Amino acid sequence: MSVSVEQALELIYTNTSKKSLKILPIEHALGSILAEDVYATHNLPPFDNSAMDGYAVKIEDSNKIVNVNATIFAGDNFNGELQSAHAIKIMTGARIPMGTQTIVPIEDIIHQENGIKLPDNLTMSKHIRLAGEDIKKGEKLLCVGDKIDAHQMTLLTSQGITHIKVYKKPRVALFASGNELKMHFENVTDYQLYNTNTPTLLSRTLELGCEVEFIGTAQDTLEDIHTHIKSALECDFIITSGGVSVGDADFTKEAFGEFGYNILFDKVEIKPGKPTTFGKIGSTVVLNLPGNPLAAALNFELFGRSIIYALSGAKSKFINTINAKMKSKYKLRAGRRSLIPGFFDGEYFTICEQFSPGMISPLAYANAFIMVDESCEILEPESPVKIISTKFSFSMQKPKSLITL
Ligand SMILES: Nc1nc2c(c(=O)[nH]1)N[C@H]1C(S)=C(S)[C@@H](COP(=O)(O)OP(=O)(O)OC[C@H]3O[C@@H](n4cnc5c(N)ncnc54)[C@H](O)[C@@H]3O)O[C@H]1N2
Ligand code: MOO
Repeated sequence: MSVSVEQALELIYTNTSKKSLKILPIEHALGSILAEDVYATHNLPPFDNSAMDGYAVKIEDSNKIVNVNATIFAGDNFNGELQSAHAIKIMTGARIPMGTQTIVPIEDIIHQENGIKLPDNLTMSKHIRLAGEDIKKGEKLLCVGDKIDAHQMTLLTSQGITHIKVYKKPRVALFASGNELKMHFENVTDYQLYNTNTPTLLSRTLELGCEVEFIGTAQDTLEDIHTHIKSALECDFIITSGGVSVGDADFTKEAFGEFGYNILFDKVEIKPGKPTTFGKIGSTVVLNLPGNPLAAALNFELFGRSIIYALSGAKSKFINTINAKMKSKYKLRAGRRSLIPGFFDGEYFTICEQFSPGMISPLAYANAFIMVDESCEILEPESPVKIISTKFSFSMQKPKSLITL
């Protein structure tokens, strides 16, 4: 079944569901996806406090000399009340005393022998941070599907929250197949090469917050691929590379077939990556990427990343693009949707000088790619392109078109 990119993504999202829950101490929750809404249990600030080192005073004392009869530090439990014709010295963050109408910063007063001289232009409630002005008790702080990053940690710790319910991280199993492949810690002879796809996918899936099992490299035999599949089956998501084309040693799909593989698509109208295959064995989703390294890496960014987002429980599970402009003119061969890697500098997108499906050199230079429609024959300088970043990620709650026209 050959499908369009849109159909492939639809099949991925309808057949991939989020995982079960667990409770984590928040120190271990960085990068996890929340499985519960979080409400504020405290006002922030918890009490009215001074935003400046200064003096708590009354408006009626504008332009007067007043006596300073106390000093309050942050953390003090001061219960006195400010009286007219007096000032109380107060430090930033300290709770303001009863009767305070405004705060005068230290640099705005003049020391006199008999007290301090206040400015003549005092206004109500200056430099006072009110209880709850930042966060109100009872307000919803975080939602199911939010990803916990450093600044969500700020919110959680501000409420004294110690444990949260999160979705379990997707467990990914990886292996490649190919008699020509050796691991980077093995010796290669002149008819062999290193397996770069699995280490690439290992790094990328870790970057995307998965727990990853590296199953290794299978020989091009049904028996050895079976052994590797068996070792991978307890994971949520198996990613393979190689052996999905029509060659005499391309056994990947046949090998998965023995385990009741329900193939949902086995060709995509895209270049490179046409033989990309997706399916399920029970509840385990499987993505068979082509062996060609650039084809494998780019198709992982489109389909593999979508699967991981869908498994993760994230609210924003659809890939989003960034609007950029072409740096220079580029001619394409029309006919099939193309994935084209390049470098986005924050404004312009520069296409890699060469990017054949079997190459690896474009990957390290590129930080994004575009998916260009089959009808497009030329991209002019300054023309708009939708880039999909591979070095940082943007995602959204509703799907949208990823195609550059
Ligand atoms: N007659 C046809 N031949 C091919 C077709 C086709 O339609 N008809 N499709 C081509 C396309 S497109 C692709 S992509 C490749 C995909 O083939 P496989 O998925 O079966 O991949 P392999 O044959 O195993 O390997 C292809 C290529 O990539 C190298 N490779 C494989 N795995 C790795 C790895 N883990 N790390 C580094 N390099 C790897 C491998 O050595 C080969 O050079 O088929 C075309 N052929
Ligand atoms: O489309 Mo293949 O996937 O050329 O590399």
